[in-house]
Amino acid sequence: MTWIFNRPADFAKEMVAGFVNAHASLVRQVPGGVVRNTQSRPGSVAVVVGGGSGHYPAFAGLVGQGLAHGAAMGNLFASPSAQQICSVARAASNGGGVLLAFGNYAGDVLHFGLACERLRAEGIPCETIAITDDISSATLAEKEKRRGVAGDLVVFKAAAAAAERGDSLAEVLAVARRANARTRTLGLAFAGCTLPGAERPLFSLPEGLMGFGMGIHGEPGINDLPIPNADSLAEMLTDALLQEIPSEVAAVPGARVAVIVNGLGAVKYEELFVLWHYVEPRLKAAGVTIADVQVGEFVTSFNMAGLSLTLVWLDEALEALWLAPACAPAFHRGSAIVHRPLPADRHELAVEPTVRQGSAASREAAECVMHILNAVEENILANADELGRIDAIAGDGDHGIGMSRGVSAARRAAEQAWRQGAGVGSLLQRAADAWADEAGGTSGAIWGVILNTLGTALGDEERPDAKSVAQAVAQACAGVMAFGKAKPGDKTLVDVLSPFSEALREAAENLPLAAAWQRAAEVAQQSAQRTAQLVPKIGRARPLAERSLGTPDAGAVSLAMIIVTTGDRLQAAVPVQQDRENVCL
Ligand SMILES: Nc1ncnc2c1ncn2[C@@H]1O[C@H](COP(=O)(O)OP(=O)(O)O)[C@@H](O)[C@H]1O
Ligand SMILES: O=C(COP(=O)(O)O)[C@@H](O)CO
Repeated sequence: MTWIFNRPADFAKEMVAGFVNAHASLVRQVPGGVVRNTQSRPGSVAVVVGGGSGHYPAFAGLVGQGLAHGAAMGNLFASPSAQQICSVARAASNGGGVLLAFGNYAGDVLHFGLACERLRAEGIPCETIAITDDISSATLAEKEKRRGVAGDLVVFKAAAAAAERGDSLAEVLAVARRANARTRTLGLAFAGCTLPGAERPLFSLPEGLMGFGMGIHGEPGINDLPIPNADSLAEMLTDALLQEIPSEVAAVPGARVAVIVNGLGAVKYEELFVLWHYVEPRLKAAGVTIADVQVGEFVTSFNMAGLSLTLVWLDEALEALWLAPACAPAFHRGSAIVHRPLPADRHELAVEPTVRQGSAASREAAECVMHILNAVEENILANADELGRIDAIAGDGDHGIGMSRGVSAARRAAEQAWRQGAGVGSLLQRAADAWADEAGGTSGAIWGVILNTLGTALGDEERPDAKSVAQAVAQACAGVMAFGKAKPGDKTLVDVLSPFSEALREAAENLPLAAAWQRAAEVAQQSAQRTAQLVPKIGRARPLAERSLGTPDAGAVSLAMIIVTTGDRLQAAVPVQQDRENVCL
């Protein structure tokens, strides 16, 4: 249950505003997130972190001297968009390049990767690190698939301390990689979190059981086990973590570790102290020297009842960086930091570029696309709860929310572009940027690619017809696969987009657009249903993937809905006397 909110959709925005106001001496709001409100050393590397909201103090509470230079903040449990990340990175940049650091989640990887490319193209040296400390989310052999959880703090802190002492971008990246390689976390949940406005928790556990290995968005764990007493719980967590010693550590006896006992939202500090009381002797018994311990909330899962234990296997350099002073709203260490406020005029807002004018034929098509977007928005909003329900079975349950935010933003941007004289290509590109920017998350990034590619292919001059639209859809499909790396059979929306594209190409050989689209839409619907038989091989639903067997992929279902609605609109627009292909497309 969440008690304090107005409109659920405004929750993240209002939370950031309140947070910045409460910590104005340390942080400042910029479009897309927050940056330090204190001066950093000119020429130094900026460490820009980020991810979805709902994990406080990750990510904004970890911005401040000795810690991150800025945080890009997405909506609840959805990655920020590339546009947000670029905006924060530009504001945080000190001239020494930018390291983008984030947890290894599909949407984050896509958006931060895109942001990195854009920043480099603007002349800002940039690198990325995706943090992978959660040992329950994949085997050691597939460490690069693991999620980032409380270990985020370790990587942020080490990288930022290296930046603070004047390391180059390559050196800061090397420190971040070393910190990531030496950090291991294991978490568990007793009860699910309930996002603002939701009627029930994202997931629940059977009475008396805990989800051992559960992720910070309710991703399935290793096993549901009876809840033991504190001593046994400490044993389960320490034993599991001591079974996976990083290869860099020569021997456990004598090794120095930093420990984080992290509450995930609803577990009390008092309970965490009780757990630590039992963890500490077990680590000592293994011969480990405890160089530092942090007990509290560092990376949470909204109001989920759960906790995690992190071991950081230190070397001399890492220990110095971990123990270096820091002063952020939610993390303090040492007292030797001098604050020099940032001048008030440091950040200026970007000016919106003017829209390219379309030919008369392209404007007609643009108008038709606007009608389609209106109908699609209506349909997605009406089905948002159902999409969320499907996504919650093996994902994080936010697909309906993300799609609603994205499609509404796209529709608004398209209307504005239309009023400014856009052709169909520019209108779709504006809609693409708005969708990716507002929705964030994996599907936001993917829909940004789909609409952007369609827009580029259709352009602002020609009247689209069946063949050119089929070609544009094929390009969008190739673009999505190149960008997101999903293949047919991985249980994503590619399992609809690819057969739909193929069917449209075939039908467009001898049918006008509306009829060809309708025929291919049937294939899309069947393909979406068929994803129920697949197990996810990519993204958040991958661990314990069998749970999603029997349920279709949420992104595949929403794509099929959009395709069907588009087909209906195209059909409705066909004149009775078909003397030309179609009135609008
Ligand atoms: N690599 C990928 N390529 C294409 N589509 C993907 C990929 N990963 C996930 N998806 C699609 O995104 C959908 C999830 O979107 P959404 O719930 O909005 O994002 P998130 O998982 O970031 O919360 C999935 O159902 C799947 O169809
Ligand atoms: O939810 C988050 C990112 O998830 P995506 O599925 O990648 O959008 C975020 O909370 C963690 O950064």
